[in-house]
Amino acid sequence: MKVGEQRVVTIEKIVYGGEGLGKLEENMVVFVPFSAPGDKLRIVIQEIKKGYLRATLKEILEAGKGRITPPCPYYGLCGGCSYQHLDYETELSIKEDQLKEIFFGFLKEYPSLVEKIIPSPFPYGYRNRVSLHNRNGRVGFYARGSSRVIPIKSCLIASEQVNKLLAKKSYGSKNRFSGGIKHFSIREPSIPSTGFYQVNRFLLGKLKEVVSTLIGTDVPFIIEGYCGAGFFTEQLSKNAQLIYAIETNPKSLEEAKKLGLKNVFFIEGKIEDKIADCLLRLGSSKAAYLFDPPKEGLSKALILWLIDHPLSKLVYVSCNPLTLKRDILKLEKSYVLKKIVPVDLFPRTPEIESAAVLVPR
Ligand SMILES: C[S@@+](CC[C@H](N)C(=O)[O-])C[C@H]1O[C@@H](n2cnc3c(N)ncnc32)[C@H](O)[C@@H]1O
Repeated sequence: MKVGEQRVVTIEKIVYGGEGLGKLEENMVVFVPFSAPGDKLRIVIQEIKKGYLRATLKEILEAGKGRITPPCPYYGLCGGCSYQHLDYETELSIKEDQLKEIFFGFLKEYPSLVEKIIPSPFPYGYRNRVSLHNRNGRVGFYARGSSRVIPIKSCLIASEQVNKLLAKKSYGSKNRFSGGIKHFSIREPSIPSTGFYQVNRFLLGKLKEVVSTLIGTDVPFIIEGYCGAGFFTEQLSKNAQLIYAIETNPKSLEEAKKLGLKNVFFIEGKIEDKIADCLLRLGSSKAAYLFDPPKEGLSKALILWLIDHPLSKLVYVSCNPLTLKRDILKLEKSYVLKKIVPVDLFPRTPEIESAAVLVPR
């Protein structure tokens, strides 16, 4: 087999990350971007790795399930979206299947562990912020698989408001960005101007509702790590007696404090450094942990601490099912995984958001 060689392959499934998986006659696995389940494709081998190949799509011989014409002119060039060539129903079932595959080992005991994915009411126009890059006055998104910048006029997954601002920023003030690479974000005025904020404007309420239902009404105390600008805290404070909410970003905490929540202590610092003191001050195990870490997941130190100090519930919100699984496998020493609720916060992209519920063993 050589790079540049053409082959015909049938795509068995779409794996986490968005690429199709097929097998060649010699039982060699090949990954093909922009494919659909069941596609019969002519492909061109691009990379030969140990145990698998990467290829590009040359010709669709038989179209698989859910194929449509991608609406965005930048699709395939821009690194953001991976599923615009599929209808939304197919994307949702692919994402649900990917989660089931990642958590396969748990399904024997709990076949219904992964709940039905909660869809976005609209798969386009949902992003309330976008991150842009500038390289010598070329302003846009990173190209697929590289840090080359693709200048863009508008983004189909961004809201109308963001696109209006984008048009002004990227093409109206080119000189502001001349020089080396710079990164900046364009945000709707309704969300904080810095720090993390959930991106899907259609699912903000639903996501809060999901997490607050998972926490339940029977735990009076909550220790919330990675609270950001208090997105979940505000909702949870309606039922809880007392919440300790911990966050490293002072700007996000400034926003959180503006919410004026009387039963919440917002604490600046790393969860790893603050959690022991919070638990001591609570003095009760009738409490829940809520964590919503960045995609890297929980630190080893925090996991070790949680294993030794279980509370009546642990809800873990994650935008990366691989680190979620990695952390749950370690937490299993003291906890049992009960449920995973996927929420499609990032339609058309390969990202999957989900919330997992664990209880003490
Ligand atoms: C995925 S965001 C979640 C924010 C918030 N829960 C929300 O829904 O808007 C993760 C947050 O964790 C914060 N963070 C990162 N590492 C942290 C740590 N070790 N301890 C506390 N907060 C941390 C980041 O600043 C960021 O605001």
